[in-house]
Amino acid sequence: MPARTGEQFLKGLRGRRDVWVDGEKIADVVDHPKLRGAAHALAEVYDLHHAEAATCLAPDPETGEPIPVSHLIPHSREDLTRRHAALRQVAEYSVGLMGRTPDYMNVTYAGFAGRPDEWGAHGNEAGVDRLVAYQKFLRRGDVALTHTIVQPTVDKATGDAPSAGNAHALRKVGDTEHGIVVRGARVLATLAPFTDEIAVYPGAPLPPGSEDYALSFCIPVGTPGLKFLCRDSMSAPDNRFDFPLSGRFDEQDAFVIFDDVEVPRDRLFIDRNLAAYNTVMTSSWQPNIMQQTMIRAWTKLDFAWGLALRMAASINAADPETQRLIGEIWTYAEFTRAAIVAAESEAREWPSGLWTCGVRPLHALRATLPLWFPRVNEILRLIGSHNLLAAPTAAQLGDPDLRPLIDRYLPGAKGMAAEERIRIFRLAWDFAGSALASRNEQYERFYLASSARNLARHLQFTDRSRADRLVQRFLDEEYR
Ligand SMILES: Cc1cc2nc3c(=O)[nH]c(=O)nc-3n(C[C@H](O)[C@H](O)[C@H](O)COP(=O)(O)OP(=O)(O)OC[C@H]3O[C@@H](n4cnc5c(N)ncnc54)[C@H](O)[C@@H]3O)c2cc1C
Repeated sequence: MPARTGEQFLKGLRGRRDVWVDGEKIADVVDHPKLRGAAHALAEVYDLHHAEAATCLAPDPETGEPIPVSHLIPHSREDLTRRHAALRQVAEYSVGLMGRTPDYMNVTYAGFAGRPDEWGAHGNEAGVDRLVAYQKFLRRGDVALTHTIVQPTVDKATGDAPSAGNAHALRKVGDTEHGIVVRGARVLATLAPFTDEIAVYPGAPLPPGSEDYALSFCIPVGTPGLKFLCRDSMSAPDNRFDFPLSGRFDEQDAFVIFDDVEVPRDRLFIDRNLAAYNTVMTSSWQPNIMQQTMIRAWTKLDFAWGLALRMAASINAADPETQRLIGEIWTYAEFTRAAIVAAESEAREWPSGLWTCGVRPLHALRATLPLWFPRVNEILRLIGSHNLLAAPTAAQLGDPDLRPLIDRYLPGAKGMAAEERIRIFRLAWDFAGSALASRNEQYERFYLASSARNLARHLQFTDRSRADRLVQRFLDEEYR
């Protein structure tokens, strides 16, 4: 099957699934008022692939059918360049607000299937064969995946990884004729209501004795026993004037409970294999997936910079402090762009023939962006000041009595019409101040682990030899 259309994607969402939002079990995720905005936005992402086929689609290596470029396993630097263009096209659709458009998981599984040497090590030959077959299924069906890799936090003193006896974390509890049974919970499946399948793969490494937790698999979201408890909806009514972003880009996040769920054997990629579990995420996953995440982040930062410029222009805020604040956002966007360029120019081949970006600049971004994004929101709110809240709604503008008064009292500087000024500030509030903006800030702080954690483990992803040599010279100098 070639790349799906938006209509085909929405049809796939109409099947059975146990999804709760705001205390309500949702029967139809496509048309429910709290979900329909994002469902239809994602359908537009699928249609975008066809509208921009030259950038977003490429022939499947085996069937020749056009499939999304994000499903392809990169085998050269040129493949990464082509993937960059496709990822950028998708990121621009939601100006980077949807972090987990399906390309995120397409890239992840292309990266996994591109490393059979790693997934098949430690006696996991059967697991890797199933994984490679699954990735073919994924790309040929253009299936949308959510994922959950983090164990629930109950007591931080016990560490990140569950050890034997942990009754909260997802684990294997039995074998069946056709597969295994799993029980427990995981956080936090973004996009869950809008996907066809859920992926479970390793997060933090596991200690000896925790084999039951060493699992990786993919199953349909409608599998009996799977329950998705979504966070409070931050989706606003679909009114492009009042809520240009939160009316359609609330991608949702769900706490996932596996209440004795059967996983068929052909969907099981790691089954109680601790060594495999602790290996597969340690090398090429990071630079592979971070090409997607950082192109998205760069897009969002460029958008924020553009918003800041428009806000300042609309009230003619030409003072040095405002210009300095806008320049600060620009530096974040430019550093992000430069790190992507550096990572792509340092691209490398792995033993299996998979190509990824270089990891070092991307890991530095991963550790720093969680600090930059909250600052960007702060800057937008500083520049916007009260103007962010003096921005009437479409209904107020449509009121024949109010409209002339709004036009008279709320124009922008240098002849800007009130309507244009209002649209700019409503857009900025939706980006930096709305309920969805608050969720998005939380996303940026944590979606690739906290800044604190990433800074602390920077030595895993770099080469300290030059830094050591520069210091050693002084320690070795003769003195008297
Ligand atoms: C909006 C959102 C969407 C998400 N989507 C997904 C998803 O789709 N799939 C998925 O699998 N996961 C998802 N996650 C979960 C995400 O992966 C985790 O939130 C992330 O790994 C951080 O988890 P943590 O609580 O362990 O953070 P920590 O790293 O523990 O950070 C929490 C705080 O603890 C402190 N801290 C820092 N380092 C340490 C340390 N070494 N030990 C203890 N405390 C420390 C810091 O002050 C930090 O702010 C999402 C999270 C959010 C917020």
